Amino acid sequence: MPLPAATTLPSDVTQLRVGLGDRSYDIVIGPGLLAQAGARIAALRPGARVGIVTDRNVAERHLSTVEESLRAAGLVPTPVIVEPGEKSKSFAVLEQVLDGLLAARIERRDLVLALGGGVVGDLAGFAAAALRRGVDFVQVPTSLLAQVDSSVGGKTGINSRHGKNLIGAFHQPILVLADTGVLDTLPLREFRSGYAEVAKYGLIDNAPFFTWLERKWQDVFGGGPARIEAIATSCASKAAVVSRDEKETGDRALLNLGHTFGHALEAGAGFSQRLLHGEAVAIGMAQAFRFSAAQGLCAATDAERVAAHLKAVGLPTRIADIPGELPDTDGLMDLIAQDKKVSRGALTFILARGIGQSFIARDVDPAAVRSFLEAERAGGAHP
Ligand SMILES: NC(=O)c1ccc[n+]([C@@H]2O[C@H](COP(=O)([O-])OP(=O)(O)OC[C@H]3O[C@@H](n4cnc5c(N)ncnc54)[C@H](O)[C@@H]3O)[C@@H](O)[C@H]2O)c1
Ligand SMILES: O=C(O)C(=O)C[C@@H](O)[C@H](O)[C@H](O)COP(=O)(O)O
Ligand SMILES: [Zn+2]
Repeated sequence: MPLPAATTLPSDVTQLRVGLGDRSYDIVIGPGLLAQAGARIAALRPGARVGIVTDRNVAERHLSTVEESLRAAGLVPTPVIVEPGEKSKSFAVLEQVLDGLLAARIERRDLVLALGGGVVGDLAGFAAAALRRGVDFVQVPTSLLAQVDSSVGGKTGINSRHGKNLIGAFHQPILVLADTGVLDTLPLREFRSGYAEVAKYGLIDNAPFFTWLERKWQDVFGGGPARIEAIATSCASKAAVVSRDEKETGDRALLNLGHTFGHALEAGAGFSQRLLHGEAVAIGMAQAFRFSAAQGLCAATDAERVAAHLKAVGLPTRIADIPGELPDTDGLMDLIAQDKKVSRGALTFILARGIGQSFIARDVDPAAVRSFLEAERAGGAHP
């Protein structure tokens, strides 16, 4: 796919643009950006009040840098702090966030700033979409996952007991500031989880990137230029897809590789710490490739290569890798039936003809999915 040209600015900062007409915005990637947040945001909304939505972990480590930077630039910050974890993508916490933003008198010309991982980004973005029928928001992603995926593209929302991300809105940010320095405080398990979404871009349509990751993943985990390159390549891929299909009427669904199985497993595990989003996506991607191989669409060796790389970095690749109880196969099929790509009951999966050759498969036979899941749970006759 044609990727947006990346501009490398002085001091290791890379800038990309998400082209969406009058809702276009920049993604700025590099170290030290939290301290520049005030100046960069004041250039867009001088004097604004800024409701900073963040979680407790991120607040402890990074909130004061952002607040100081905003104040120094003449902005007026008010923090709204939620508990960390997927359970915060709920109606109860959404209400708490909206209350906090209203109490801070965030008006239509003010801003919401999401400071955190994908949970905070999805929650704060949805709150911004709903507050006074829509206020602008800035994404300041602090997890690898949020820097390579969730901060870009405007999907916002919360979970339901019926499934993952079932309530939400498309609401694009006006700016994304990805400070790569903050990843130094991210726990390894969370870094790995975000890495699954990095590998996803290679598996979708960029085989050379996947091969590069197979060689360089330790450098990506170690920090430095390889990490920034992986983040910039991921953001360029996502920006290109979002620019041509903002609301997922076509190609954008490719970004859902691994998510049909993955979301069902996440919901099945109760949106708990037992299974992080990226871990679910890693299992889901390995399954999408194994299912593709079982259907004769892709070589079994490609499915093996995908699983081998995910395992090498320490990610799970099988249902058996999830600790604790899960729903039975019918329960998982019920969760899959709630996937947002389902149309009039017909299942859509992202399948693959090979590494970097993913495609949207509509009207996938539920019986084939069911027997695949049964085999997977039994240990699997698949590669
Ligand atoms: N909107 C989208 O397009 C999109 C894309 C991918 C994923 N998502 C969503 O993103 C969520 C997962 O995001 P996530 O993996 O970032 O999870 P998360 O937001 O729960 O963050 C992971 C954990 O790391 C902590 N953390 C974050 N940054 C830190 C830092 N710099 N230092 C120390 N701790 C830090 C958080 O407090 C949390 O405990 C899921 O809900 C998923 O559905 C959305
Ligand atoms: O941005 C997208 O489009 C994606 O599908 C990215 C995914 O990584 C992300 O998890 C997204 O939230 C899933 O979308 P959903 O529509 O299936 O909820
Ligand atoms: Zn995802």
